[in-house]
Amino acid sequence: MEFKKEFSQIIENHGQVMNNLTRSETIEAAVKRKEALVTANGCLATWTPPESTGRAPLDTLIVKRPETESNIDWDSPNNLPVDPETFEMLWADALAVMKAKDTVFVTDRVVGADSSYALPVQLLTDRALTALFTLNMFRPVPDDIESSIFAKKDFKLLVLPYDKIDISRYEGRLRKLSNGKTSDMAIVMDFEKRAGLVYGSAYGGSVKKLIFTVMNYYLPLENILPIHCSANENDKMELSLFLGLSGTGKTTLSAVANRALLGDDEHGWSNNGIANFENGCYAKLIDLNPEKEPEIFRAVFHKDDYRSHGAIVENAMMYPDGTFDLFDDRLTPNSRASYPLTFLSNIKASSTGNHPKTIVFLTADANGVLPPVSRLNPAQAMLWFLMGYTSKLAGTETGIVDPVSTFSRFFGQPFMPCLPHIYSDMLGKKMKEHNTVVYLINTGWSGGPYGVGSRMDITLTRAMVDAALDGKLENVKYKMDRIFHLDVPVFCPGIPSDILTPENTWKDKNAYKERAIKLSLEFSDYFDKAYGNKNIDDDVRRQCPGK
Ligand SMILES: Nc1ncnc2c1ncn2[C@@H]1O[C@H](COP(=O)(O)OP(=O)(O)O)[C@@H](O)[C@H]1O
Ligand SMILES: C=C(OP(=O)(O)O)C(=O)O
Ligand SMILES: [Mn+2]
Repeated sequence: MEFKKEFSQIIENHGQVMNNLTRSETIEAAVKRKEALVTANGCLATWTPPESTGRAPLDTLIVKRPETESNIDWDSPNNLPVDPETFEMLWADALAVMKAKDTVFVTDRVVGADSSYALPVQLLTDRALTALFTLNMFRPVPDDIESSIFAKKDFKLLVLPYDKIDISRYEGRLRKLSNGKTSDMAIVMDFEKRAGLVYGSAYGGSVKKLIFTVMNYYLPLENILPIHCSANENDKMELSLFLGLSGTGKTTLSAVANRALLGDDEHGWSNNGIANFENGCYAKLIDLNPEKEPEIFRAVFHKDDYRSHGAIVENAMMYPDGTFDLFDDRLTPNSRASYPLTFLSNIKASSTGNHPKTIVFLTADANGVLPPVSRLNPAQAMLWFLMGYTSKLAGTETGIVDPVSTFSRFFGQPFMPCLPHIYSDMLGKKMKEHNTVVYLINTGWSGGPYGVGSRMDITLTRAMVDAALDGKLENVKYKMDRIFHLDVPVFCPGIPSDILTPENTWKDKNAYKERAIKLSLEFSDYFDKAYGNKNIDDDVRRQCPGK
């Protein structure tokens, strides 16, 4: 099947193609077609069905083909294969559905702020709101796109957020649900054919994470390291990366007035330095407090004419007068807003910058036992990068209700399809080459686990981040956390010293010790399971808690 040809034929032959409308035309189309409501401040509100309020990892599939399969780690539970024939059927079905729509929307954007590796992405969808999402999240095609290694290798993206797969034809081909039925949703990537399909998921994150995963497959083959991180820089152009799995604080902690933001989720590290992939941010709205997160609040809720606003609010509670209650989680704890970077007060317009001076690994430990800040030497950094520990919080993936401890390598395993050594070798080499300093910051629980203690206050976390980035933790005294093999500062400006040591914050010291040892053994078991036979250097292995 000629995937691209059939896709292009619809664009050429459909009677009603909205081809690259302007941003305000796209906003007006979304409102006119009742895909979204205009809110009191002018942004757009939409609500998706319950199966579409987060990502759907079990329905996210990679087409297994001889040309690409040897680069992919099929041992990873996140890399779920689908056969080429099934994908052909899905693509053909989706195109047939698209053909029958009264109107279709096309956007031509790129992903990647460094033109030398910007990936052109052409979207075809039946939804104006999906088109708007790509205007917010993907970048305009730059004038020098011809210089990109991907200039002639564009990616086609077909998105039908609200249609469902005709499951009668896919029994045995797609996932069986617990009720015995076949899943009617699929998010599929074909790296070889350079085609992606979102069929039946209306979560904006499905679109952006699909494209992120595609970049994470192509870039290492070009010797560029893709990273699941946010990035910002100070006025000396000293750049910091914030790596972390969903909910750990990439978006929150990087959007600050005193550092210019390059991007909030996905960056490439090439010989040129760091470049954001995207054009916008996708921020969580639950409990968003305008005092603690003023930048994000203003970006979404500033007042403007709706035709020039275009921030998209997904699944937040809105009252009939068009105002929101962001503390109401009845719909989902994963309410989101998508907005262009330019809505923030301090951004780096080019979205590109130097090699990172500092890297912060973020974890949200719901056990409440990891120190809130610690410094990692190169072997420790490699170990924590491989382990990618955090607690998955409710919402971002369907099915997560209470926090679950999880190890997700490179703080983004679901989006890193290649064999793991490809990413870890590159990071180790680049960190050494550029003398990058690494800190681990726990944005999770203190004073006890989830349910007993409380989440670290954002203001305190911000003070720890500032201290780390400003070099104020370089010359203080450290002590060793023997359970987790971490160097913990005994002093940090702006922070009461007793919270730097988790044990001090727990009333029941035995309970602390028990929980900490239990988690360290989970680290050790997971290391053996995932990396036992993977020839990891002994000095990295020794840094694993529980070893
Ligand atoms: N100490 C803290 N540091 C960072 N975020 C926190 C903290 N306490 C609570 N939060 C909340 O946790 C969430 C972090 O999510 P976000 O920044 O979107 O993470 P990511 O971008 O890594 O998925 C936000 O909703 C934020 O308000
Ligand atoms: C959009 C997502 O990213 P993050 O939570 O890292 O912002 C997601 O994981 O669905
Ligand atoms: Mn984020």
